[in-house]
Amino acid sequence: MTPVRRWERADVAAAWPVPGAADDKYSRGVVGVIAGSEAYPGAAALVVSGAVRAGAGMVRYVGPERAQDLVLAHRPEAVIHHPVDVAERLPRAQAWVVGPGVSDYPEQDAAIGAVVAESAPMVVDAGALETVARARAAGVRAVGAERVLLTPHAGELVRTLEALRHDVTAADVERDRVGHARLLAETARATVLLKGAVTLIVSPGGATIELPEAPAWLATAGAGDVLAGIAGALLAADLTADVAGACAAWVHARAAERASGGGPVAALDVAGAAPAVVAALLRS
Ligand SMILES: NC(=O)C1=CN([C@@H]2O[C@H](COP(=O)(O)OP(=O)(O)OC[C@H]3O[C@@H](n4cnc5c(N)ncnc54)[C@H](O)[C@@H]3O)[C@@H](O)[C@H]2O)[C@@H](O)CC1
Ligand SMILES: Nc1ncnc2c1ncn2[C@@H]1O[C@H](COP(=O)(O)OP(=O)(O)O)[C@@H](O)[C@H]1O
Repeated sequence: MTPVRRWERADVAAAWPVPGAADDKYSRGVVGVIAGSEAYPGAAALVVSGAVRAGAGMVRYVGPERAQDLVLAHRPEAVIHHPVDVAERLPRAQAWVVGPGVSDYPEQDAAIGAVVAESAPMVVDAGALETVARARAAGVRAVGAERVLLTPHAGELVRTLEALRHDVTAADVERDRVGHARLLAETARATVLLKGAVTLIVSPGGATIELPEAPAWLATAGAGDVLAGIAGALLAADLTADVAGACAAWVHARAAERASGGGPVAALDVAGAAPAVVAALLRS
């Protein structure tokens, strides 16, 4: 059993990237987002909002037109790219977020394939988990485990492990969350962030990081998409996948607390509360 490290406010404050006078939008970190679909356009706006609100220097968005329009309506800062162009020639980004809300769009899948084939750091969620985990398990690993963050919820962890030919059930995962997150990390050679009331981060051969319990109001549709965007901004600012994931989950939970004020919270409001949480963190 590897030791479990609890991730606290001081850990986040020490690692959170702060721009200096010599920085520009590129040096602060460009995040590419391949997310959203005709069926789930909202996921695109939520990921992009998470990345922008967490302080990305620039966010590039890649997806279908319906989702492009929604992204621009919420975040006019985003720079839009067509999936076909991205599959042919990947625009420069220090990190990518791939998978939230993707569905039935081969050109977008090809763009995700182009990211996987490059040595690009990435956050992988939802619809891209199985493909990316399978590719990495088969040896397609241009980038190391310390720069790849897989972010499944418990249901997605079961599905992804099944895709890697591990026979597991939801009950197995519930019984041993750390063990199954580690099984995925070792098989896919990637850092794994397992979402839940208590979020865990496991890197192959490394320690397990445990976050303080998040407010249960955070269990709301789209909250995971916002988390992926925040983690992408941190990965693009050059944090390692475990630290990026841990800091993202900490700020995400505190932003939920702030936006909720003890009551219900909407995912987009979690993204909206992130800047004030970071400002308070850096003051403390
Ligand atoms: N506004 C939007 O456009 C939204 C889009 N979303 C996207 O919708 C797609 C489907 O995602 P879903 O997660 O809803 O559905 P999935 O089909 O990925 O997962 C549903 C299955 O997993 C199980 N499951 C779900 N969450 C679980 C948890 N936390 N613990 C244990 N088991 C769990 C359920 O029992 C069910 O069997 C994804 O691509 C996702 O990114 C969601 O993020 C919601 C918001
Ligand atoms: N009971 C809970 N208490 C606190 N936080 C939770 C709870 N359940 C889920 N969460 C958090 O809510 C978010 C849900 O993400 P996810 O399951 O990916 O939803 P979606 O796909 O709709 O975005 C994650 O950050 C997870 O850690």
